[in-house]
Amino acid sequence: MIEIDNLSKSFTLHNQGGAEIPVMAGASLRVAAGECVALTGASGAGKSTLMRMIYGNYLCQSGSIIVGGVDIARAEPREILALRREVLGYVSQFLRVVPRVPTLDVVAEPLLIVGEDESRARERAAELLARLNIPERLWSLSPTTFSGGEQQRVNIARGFAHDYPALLLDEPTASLDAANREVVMSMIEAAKARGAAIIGIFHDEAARDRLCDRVVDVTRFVPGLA
Ligand SMILES: Nc1ncnc2c1ncn2[C@@H]1O[C@H](COP(=O)(O)OP(=O)(O)OP(=O)(O)O)[C@@H](O)[C@H]1O
Repeated sequence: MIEIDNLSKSFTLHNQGGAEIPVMAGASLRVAAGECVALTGASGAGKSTLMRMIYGNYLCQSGSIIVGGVDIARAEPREILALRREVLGYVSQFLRVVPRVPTLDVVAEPLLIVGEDESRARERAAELLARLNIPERLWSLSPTTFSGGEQQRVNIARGFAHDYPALLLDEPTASLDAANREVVMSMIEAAKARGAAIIGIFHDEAARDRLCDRVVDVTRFVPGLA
């Protein structure tokens, strides 16, 4: 489902004389449907950079990233946007939303975008918010004033609203209490069971051990260290 081959990436620091900083070389990784792979490696090794390349936020210098048959390394912006709507979900660490949009709509939006009927989309959003213990009195409010943990749960509800065939998860259990952490872990297990291919960054080692089939240390993709 996710096939990464021989990927390399360097950053050009335009404000520092155009210095070229190679951060990744020869990165290859395959994730099958129903599999969850954890990216590990010390801080600065390149976990977030790799996730951002897979999501199409960062360009890569060479190599390919094939998700759902599309090579993200070569795709046009509109192809990447279509892939993000239908195939590739991303739960980042922080919720970014348009101010004043009610929480229920924030969660229902990914379903409406793929053409789900409005009442069913709202029903599914309500079900996810209830499951993640967001009190119903908050559903009509914008999540911008919510606590860190509440925002993270809204973010997870939104990221799991549509059944994406591929999912990127950046620290999905960080800043959650034990009960909500358990809910999120069971949602990830259910996503695997329905066949989602998942790549995640999990500093929560117990969650990583329970959820992940494999661990890939990205240090081996750092140029000069291979
Ligand atoms: N936009 C950028 N411009 C220049 N260098 C960058 C940029 N983003 C990341 N880097 C560099 O790329 C390397 C990898 O960073 P990255 O954030 O991917 O590491 P990480 O493994 O996710 O770290 P952490 O666990 O601390 O989040 C670092 O040396 C970092 O300085």
